Amino acid sequence: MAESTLAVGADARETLKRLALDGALDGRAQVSCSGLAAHLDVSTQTVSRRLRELDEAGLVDREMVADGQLVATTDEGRRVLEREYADYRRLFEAERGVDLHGTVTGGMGEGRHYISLPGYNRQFVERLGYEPFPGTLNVDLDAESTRARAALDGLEPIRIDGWEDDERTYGPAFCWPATLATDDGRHETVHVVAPERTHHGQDKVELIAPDRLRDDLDLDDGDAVTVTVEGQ
Ligand SMILES: Cc1cc2nc3c(=O)[nH]c(=O)nc-3n(C[C@H](O)[C@H](O)[C@H](O)COP(=O)(O)O)c2cc1C
Ligand SMILES: Nc1ccn([C@@H]2O[C@H](COP(=O)(O)OP(=O)(O)O)[C@@H](O)[C@H]2O)c(=O)n1
Ligand SMILES: [Mg+2]
Repeated sequence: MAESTLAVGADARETLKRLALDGALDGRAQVSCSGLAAHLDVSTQTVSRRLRELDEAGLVDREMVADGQLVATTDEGRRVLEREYADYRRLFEAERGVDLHGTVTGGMGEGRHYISLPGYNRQFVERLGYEPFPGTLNVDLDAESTRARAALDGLEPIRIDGWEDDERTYGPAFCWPATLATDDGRHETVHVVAPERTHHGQDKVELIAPDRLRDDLDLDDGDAVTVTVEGQ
């Protein structure tokens, strides 16, 4: 079914959203074609056709009952709405800034190597205004923040260019100024660093700072932190 939803049209999305507002995301929403038609400002025939098409595309499950139909959003239908939601987040949260919640975690010990390379280090000094402590503090984001980090794409980054030496090429990275807060304190001069080539998924962010953040904020693995990236 996945292919059929790649090209979900505006009408289908609008109908899916209306059904979700009527309760179809949480279970079966009882809908009547005439009620839905009034909300969507289309004819009842159009509503019947849209519901049939959503059903055929695998975006909803339906059961006919005496006075209407019971409609439930499928997992695939939910994903269509979630993609829409991610777009709106990107549009509006970027203005307000992004709060990312997670816990401190260890990584593969590679951050130290990359941050220390002269080809990156020179650019950090020029573009961030400090020489970073050699390493990246890794933060394991919770599920909500893993989704929310998409809003970073809407904020203008500080670009660190890719470069090469005799042996290999090194990829570019994006940085965003941020603050790091715990229950007990905060550190203002921090940057989120997102290397284009990375072993980490969307559920991790890496932070750089002039200082060793574990010492400054007395951090251990598992400690809860909030990374705030200011809006523009
Ligand atoms: C500024 C910067 C540039 C990076 N460039 C590369 C790269 O060119 N190729 C690559 O495989 N990994 C690159 N990495 C990513 C590391 O391999 C790795 O994904 C990550 O930084 C590991 O962090 P950890 O050891 O803290 O878990 C880069 C990392 C940073 C911080
Ligand atoms: N500004 C920074 C950067 C790294 N670190 C820590 O310094 C160590 C070295 O960083 P790293 O990126 O090489 O190591 P891992 O994140 O892979 O564990 C790790 O323990 C990081 O959490 C820090 O406390 N403050
Ligand atoms: Mg690291």
